Amino acid sequence: MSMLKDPSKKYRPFQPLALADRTWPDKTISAPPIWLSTDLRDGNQALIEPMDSARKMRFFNGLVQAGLKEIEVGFPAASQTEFDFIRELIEGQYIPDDVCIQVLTQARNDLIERTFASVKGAKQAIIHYYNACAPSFRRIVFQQDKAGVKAIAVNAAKQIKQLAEANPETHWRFEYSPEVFSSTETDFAVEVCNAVIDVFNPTADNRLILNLPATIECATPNHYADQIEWFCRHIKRRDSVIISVHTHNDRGTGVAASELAQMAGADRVEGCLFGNGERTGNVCLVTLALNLYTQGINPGLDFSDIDAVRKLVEDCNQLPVHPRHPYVGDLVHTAFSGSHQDAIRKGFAQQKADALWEVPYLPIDPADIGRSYEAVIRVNSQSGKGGIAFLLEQEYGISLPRRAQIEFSQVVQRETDRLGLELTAAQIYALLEQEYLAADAPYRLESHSLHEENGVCCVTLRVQEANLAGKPQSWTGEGHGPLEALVAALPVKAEVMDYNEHAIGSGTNAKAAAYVELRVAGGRSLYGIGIDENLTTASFRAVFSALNRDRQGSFALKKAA
Ligand SMILES: CC(=O)SCCNC(=O)CCNC(=O)[C@H](O)C(C)(C)COP(=O)(O)OP(=O)(O)OC[C@H]1O[C@@H](n2cnc3c(N)ncnc32)[C@H](O)[C@@H]1OP(=O)(O)O
Ligand SMILES: CC(C)C(=O)C(=O)O
Repeated sequence: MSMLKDPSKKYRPFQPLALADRTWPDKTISAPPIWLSTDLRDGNQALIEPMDSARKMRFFNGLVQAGLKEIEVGFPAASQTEFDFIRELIEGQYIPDDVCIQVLTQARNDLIERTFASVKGAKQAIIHYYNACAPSFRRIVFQQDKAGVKAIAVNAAKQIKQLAEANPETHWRFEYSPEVFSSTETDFAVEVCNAVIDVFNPTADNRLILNLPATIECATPNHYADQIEWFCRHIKRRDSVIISVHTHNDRGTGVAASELAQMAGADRVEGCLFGNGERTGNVCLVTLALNLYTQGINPGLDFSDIDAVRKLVEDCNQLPVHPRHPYVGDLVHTAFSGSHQDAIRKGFAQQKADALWEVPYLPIDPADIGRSYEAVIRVNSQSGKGGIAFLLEQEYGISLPRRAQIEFSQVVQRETDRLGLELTAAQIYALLEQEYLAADAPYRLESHSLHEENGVCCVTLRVQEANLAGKPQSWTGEGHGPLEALVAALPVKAEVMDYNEHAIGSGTNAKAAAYVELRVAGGRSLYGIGIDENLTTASFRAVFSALNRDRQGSFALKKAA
């Protein structure tokens, strides 16, 4: 097939590093990395409208509140807005003592000078500089050979070191990024970084940060992990450098790449909240942190009110977070499908407060990130009885017996199919009311009296028949208990197949809910539900509810017929 006929042929496959003795696949992540947020820089440079100072300040404060200790606050040489914001942070003393700001610059003399001017007077700051090292960038952007590109990095390091020495009031830290690291020959990246190390002469107490970006994600994350492990093995003075990773999400595996890179030796991770950033975004720091959390590792970042964090980020970025974004999306703690709802409902019922988390389908307890249980289960045409029962239990304290759940779910299913929409808990309760609690025709129970003598119960009922308006009937019956007497009083032959009751609420406001499964001769079993302050009244209402549904030829009955 010619290249024209098969456009995929115009792409070159990634050439993996040979690393047969890789060790990272057997490692697990057992501690959080050093986190750096680049929301105010890589995130900001990718916005349609970059943030103004006020938005940047709100974002900065939110990052501090979430526990970030290293924050890249901008690219000060890029614009006056960027520069002024950094000045405002420093002059307004808005930076907590335990937070270190970071600023980015290209490896260019004028930009480096402007960058230093922006952070003058800061207690501590990381000067982060970069130049691309990959073959195509050497050829296309710089038109330089390897030596020329290495010289860009080394010369900038020398200038940065000098400017730092000239401004000793700040505790300086330095970061170098061989941009497009993942597409660069790894031995060349090591060569350039070793040359940069020689200039800065870092120590174990003031380590140089070597940030190895997957500027454009170009391969599966295992190859990136190989590159990181190889780099860690070959870089000089490993104890005096911090290996940082900065992954983008072009292939959709930014999170995996950062995680495998940590297994391969990375100490630090750069990224953005909810994965904002150039093109498909930077790696999502929230996902990485909560992935650790669900492995029993405290990430050192606080997302206990994740919706508040999301709101802040959406306001500042003016970009929505996807409803299926891990941990935070509107729909990620929601189960629509019946079997999921059933398992979640059982899981919640069995989950003990002090036990390990084990609710099926929910990798995290929604309460840990400020989400409520009510949002977990929602009902549409994909739902089953479990979800419906869960909502009625949670919102209205109604625990339908199992067979009643099956019966009522058909009523709900008919409605969701008819509407093609989700039903809220209130709408489900309204259906329950309509189908069971308000089933008072043709027979409406007006009142009853009970009399017991020698173990025999006598009941007298005042019943309004729909077709005999204005003339209540009196029905009487006898039995061993009130229910048996009531059934004996009915104008049809019927049998109670199942009976359940429970309290709704507690104390003086408590009510009783009764569920009666009744089989009227010649028909099939149907449930009736009654709710009242008085338990006997509730159970009588339940019998009438079932009787009336039978007489009306209820939906469930019609469907079965
Ligand atoms: C992967 C990343 O996200 S890195 C961060 C990228 N962020 C940004 O670019 C946003 C901020 N940048 C800007 O606002 C501007 O690009 C500025 C202010 C930095 C520079 O603007 P300008 O001076 O107009 O240059 P321009 O943006 O066109 O950059 C191109 C020049 O920089 C050179 N260059 C690019 N990267 C680097 C680098 N890391 N080190 C040295 N030179 C570089 C190019 O070779 C080119 O040089 P040439 O003009 O001699 O051909
Ligand atoms: C400056 C570097 C770290 C960068 O943003 C990238 O390579 O994506």
